[in-house]
Amino acid sequence: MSYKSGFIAIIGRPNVGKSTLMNALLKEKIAIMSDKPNTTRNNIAGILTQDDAQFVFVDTPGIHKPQQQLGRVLNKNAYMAMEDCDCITWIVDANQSFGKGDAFILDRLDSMQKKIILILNKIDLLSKEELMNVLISWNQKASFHAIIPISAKEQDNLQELLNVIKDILPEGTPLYPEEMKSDHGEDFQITEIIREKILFNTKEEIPHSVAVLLENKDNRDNHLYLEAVIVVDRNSQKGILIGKQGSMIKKIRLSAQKELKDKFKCPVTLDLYVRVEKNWRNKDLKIKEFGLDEFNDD
Ligand SMILES: Nc1nc2c(ncn2[C@@H]2O[C@H](COP(=O)(O)OP(=O)(O)OP(=O)(O)O)[C@@H](O)[C@H]2O)c(=O)[nH]1
Repeated sequence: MSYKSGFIAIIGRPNVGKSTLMNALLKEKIAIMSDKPNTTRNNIAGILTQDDAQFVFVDTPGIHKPQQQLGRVLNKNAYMAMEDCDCITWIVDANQSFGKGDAFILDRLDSMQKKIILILNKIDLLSKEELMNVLISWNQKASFHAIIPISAKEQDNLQELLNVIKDILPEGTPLYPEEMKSDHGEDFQITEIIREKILFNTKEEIPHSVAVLLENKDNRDNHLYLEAVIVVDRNSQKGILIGKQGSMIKKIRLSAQKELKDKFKCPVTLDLYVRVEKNWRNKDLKIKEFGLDEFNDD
């Protein structure tokens, strides 16, 4: 049997479950998840190696109509990932009807000569009959290479999805070492865990305006000491993040610290600071400094 390997872009509107799917496929937490749109900012490659194939998944920031410079960079990252890959998986929420956002993506996909697999996610929330109607309706929208209904959360039908992807991938050797699961380093994973705890604990006004920078990392006698700065763009957000008598920042710090301790299997001391950088989302230099511009080449 020949070996297959290649890049698979996971695209879709915000909040459809792209990160949940990737984490389920890789059986490990690679991308952070939350119920707030646009959690994913970087193109995270998750790597799944099997006996006869290697799948390199590129998770893309949710595609949406850009409103600010950061939004435009996020969209661009998603398009670059689509152009460079061997196969595109477009994931939609099977519970939502076809909308303007989908038409926007479909239009973009039409111009690319790529095989597209449509993934209907969250089918755990649908009856068999409802699912059948959704399948029929999507089938009429475009000629997809395949339409695969799944539940990323319940890990339902994921093997079938992998089989269909494998069929499309070109023959070749592994692209990354077998034991590698992500091309992102430890520092990135640390800041993502902290960002996840911020998103989880705060309300609507925080998510889009937060960046986390790791300022210090020191391992002494198998004890990890970490210092990170949370950057927001308004004083009011700093207040929310710190909370009454520091209660919010403490909550974020302790939950991140616990997860980091489990991840690195050693004691961890995490210090967090909050800094205000007015309007950073509209400044190219800042977006670069915070590592959100990977594929922004203009
Ligand atoms: N019921 C159900 N919920 C799901 C499923 N997959 C994802 N979710 C939920 O949908 C929400 C969004 O999931 P994410 O994986 O963060 O979505 P995303 O597409 O990566 O979001 P962005 O990073 O904003 O682009 C979370 O609350 C998930 O738990 C599923 O199969 N069934």
